Amino acid sequence: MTDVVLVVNTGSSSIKVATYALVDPEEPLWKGEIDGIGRTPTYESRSGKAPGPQQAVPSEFARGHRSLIHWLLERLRQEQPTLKVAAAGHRVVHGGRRFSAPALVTETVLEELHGLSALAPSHQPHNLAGIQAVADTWPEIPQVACFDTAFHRSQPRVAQLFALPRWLSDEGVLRYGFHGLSYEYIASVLPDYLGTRAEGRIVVAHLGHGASLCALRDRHSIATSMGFTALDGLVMGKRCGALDPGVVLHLLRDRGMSMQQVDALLSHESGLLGVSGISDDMRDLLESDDPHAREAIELFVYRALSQLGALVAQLGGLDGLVFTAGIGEHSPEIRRRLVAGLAWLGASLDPAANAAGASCISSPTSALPVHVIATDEEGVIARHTCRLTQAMTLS
Ligand SMILES: Nc1ncnc2c1ncn2[C@@H]1O[C@H](COP(=O)(O)OP(=O)(O)O)[C@@H](O)[C@H]1O
Ligand SMILES: CC(=O)OP(=O)(O)O
Ligand SMILES: [Mg+2]
Repeated sequence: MTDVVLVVNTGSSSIKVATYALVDPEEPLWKGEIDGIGRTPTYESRSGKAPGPQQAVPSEFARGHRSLIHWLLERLRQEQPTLKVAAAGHRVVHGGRRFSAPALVTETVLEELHGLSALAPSHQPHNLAGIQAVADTWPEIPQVACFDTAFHRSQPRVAQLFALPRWLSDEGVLRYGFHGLSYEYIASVLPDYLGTRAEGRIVVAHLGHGASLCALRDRHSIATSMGFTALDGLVMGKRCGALDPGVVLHLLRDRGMSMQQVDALLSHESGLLGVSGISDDMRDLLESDDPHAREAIELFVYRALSQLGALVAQLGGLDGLVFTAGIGEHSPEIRRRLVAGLAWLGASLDPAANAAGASCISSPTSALPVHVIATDEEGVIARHTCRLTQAMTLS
């Protein structure tokens, strides 16, 4: 039996589960992933480097994140019967003001995290369901919560403030930012791609089903596009991104919509899905000739460029751009359009490198290096979990 750390990363459209050796959590021993949640979920696993075949998830488990997590844990037990799960680490989207670093899960911690569920309703309940599912299956093992918000907690205060009355900021109505585990990973490997330039002014574009931008200086987050919740910022699969709050008031006051209806509209019926009327998945829109699909993509790119410009202004220039996550890693067309919009910064693309998904996709004459880096939230969680659980056994 090999002692392993189990990692659970629940996103809005995917659940990724992975195992790592407890002593040297560098490469995963096994990975299982469900993609396309909310549409037709498919499952793929890999042991070592070779991916296994894709398969549909049995329909009785495809109802939602909770049953899918249970199904994934069962797949792990069947596919890797000789592994002994000794600890588990979880992505938890919202850590509020209190959690600026990973934390061992205790009853009190869990209670606090449940209290933040209203601020991340499309994620936090699923993240906590993962913790519960692991506790039900392996009741004795320590569990660690790793937060999407933690990486941004060191931002300057002005970047975290809304222009709201002070008492609200004092109570924690702040811009928290998300996708921090992904940004933490990218920041950790940046020198491998950019050398000493990595310490300069970098924007990372995490473009997945949920999407955000992060401005890094000295590999620390100084500003990001998401705010109090993961609704803010870029156009996303189903989320509206930045919105005049007057629209919310209009829907409630003049349209007579209920709170729940407005919540559903902004979180599940907007974004690429709402504008296209076709799909929340960028792949479907890129394949479509429908003018509404084209407009949704145009808006995605337009908003991303506007917000990128704002981050470049805060950084006072740009020394490098990184694309990551589902769209960022896999869509040459979206990368092409975004880099074309940065010609004013001297950015130009190497079309062949971009089409091939090379790690450096800028042309040799580009003033701005542009890279594609596959993110590794699971690896970050595994290493935090090993460190914290080992510290616990030593103390
Ligand atoms: N080849 C591709 N071209 C365009 N978009 C893609 C491609 N592959 C994946 N995507 C997009 O990536 C999204 C999923 O991103 P991912 O980061 O894996 O998910 P999550 O945000 O749930 O963690 C999908 O919704 C899809 O729009
Ligand atoms: C915070 C967030 O938007 O996460 P995801 O991209 O997994 O939906
Ligand atoms: Mg994700």
